[in-house]
Amino acid sequence: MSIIEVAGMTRRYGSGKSAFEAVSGLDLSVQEGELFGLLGTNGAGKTSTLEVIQGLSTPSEGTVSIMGMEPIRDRRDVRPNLGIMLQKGGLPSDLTALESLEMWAGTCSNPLSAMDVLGRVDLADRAGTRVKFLSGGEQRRLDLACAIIGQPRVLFLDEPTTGLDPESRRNTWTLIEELRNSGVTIMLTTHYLDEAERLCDRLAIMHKGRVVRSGTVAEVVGDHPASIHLELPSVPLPELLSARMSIEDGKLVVVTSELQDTLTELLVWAQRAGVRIQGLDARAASLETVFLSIADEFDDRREIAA
Ligand SMILES: Nc1ncnc2c1ncn2[C@@H]1O[C@H](COP(=O)(O)OP(=O)(O)OP(=O)(O)O)[C@@H](O)[C@H]1O
Repeated sequence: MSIIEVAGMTRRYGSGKSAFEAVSGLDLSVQEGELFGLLGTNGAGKTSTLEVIQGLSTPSEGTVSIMGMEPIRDRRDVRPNLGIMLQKGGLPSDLTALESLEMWAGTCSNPLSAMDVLGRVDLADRAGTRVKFLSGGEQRRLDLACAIIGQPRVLFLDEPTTGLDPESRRNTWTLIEELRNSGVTIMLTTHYLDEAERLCDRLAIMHKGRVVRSGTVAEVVGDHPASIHLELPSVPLPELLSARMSIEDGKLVVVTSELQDTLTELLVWAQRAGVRIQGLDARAASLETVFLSIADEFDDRREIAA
């Protein structure tokens, strides 16, 4: 069952000749209990999309439904079910971590114990520290604590692990997975592709306001060719079946949709020709290679005049 449904959603900023379309005709659906990732280049429109779904801004065109309701019209019924972690938290800097969280809990209808939640984000020992003295990563974890203390049915996490050290990132991933396993629907934006690969049930990659790839990680990566890099051999390479060759930065790059076959052909040729291949690096596609190829593929821009 879809818990979030976005159809033909456009988000424009400004008006007239200076109008800027940050999101263009977006269609998206998130299933209940799913962890859905929204990825994309800087300025792709991820935060703008989340803001419309959360009811923080109005779509210029199209419709958005969350839990079967309209985020702005039905705000009173929608809001208590949402947990929102924005890119930048706005907690009063003079309160302690515990006071901030308790204050936040006071706005929720069914909050968990603030001390328990501080424990879940590994901040129990910082409970008495003023927010302004918390490190950047600790403040990020306090923002996460605020987002989850109300036991939300739908949780929005906008770059939740930015600025966290590797151990804190992993602990946060475990917490996010626990929340998902307990049935919370999670929408996450991130620039860390390893984070998306580890966490997301499904994801959409946005570029310049549009979704350009979507599906499970395996589906998104599956359509993408693999690549083999090697030093230019002393003898010219023969044509390889189902492969394209080019020279990049003085290295030979073979792009293929049949990695195993092409690699076998290459190695058999090298052995027969008595060629020693240097610097061989064969890689199946990853989310990173897909991501990096997107800017090359979709380089149009939309300046609009209303
Ligand atoms: N209030 C605003 N007025 C004008 N333009 C805006 C406004 N908010 C966002 N934009 C523009 O809309 C585009 C999309 O911004 P958005 O913050 O949604 O991108 P994003 O994908 O979240 O980016 P990032 O990964 O950098 O956080 C950007 O080009 C941004 O400059």
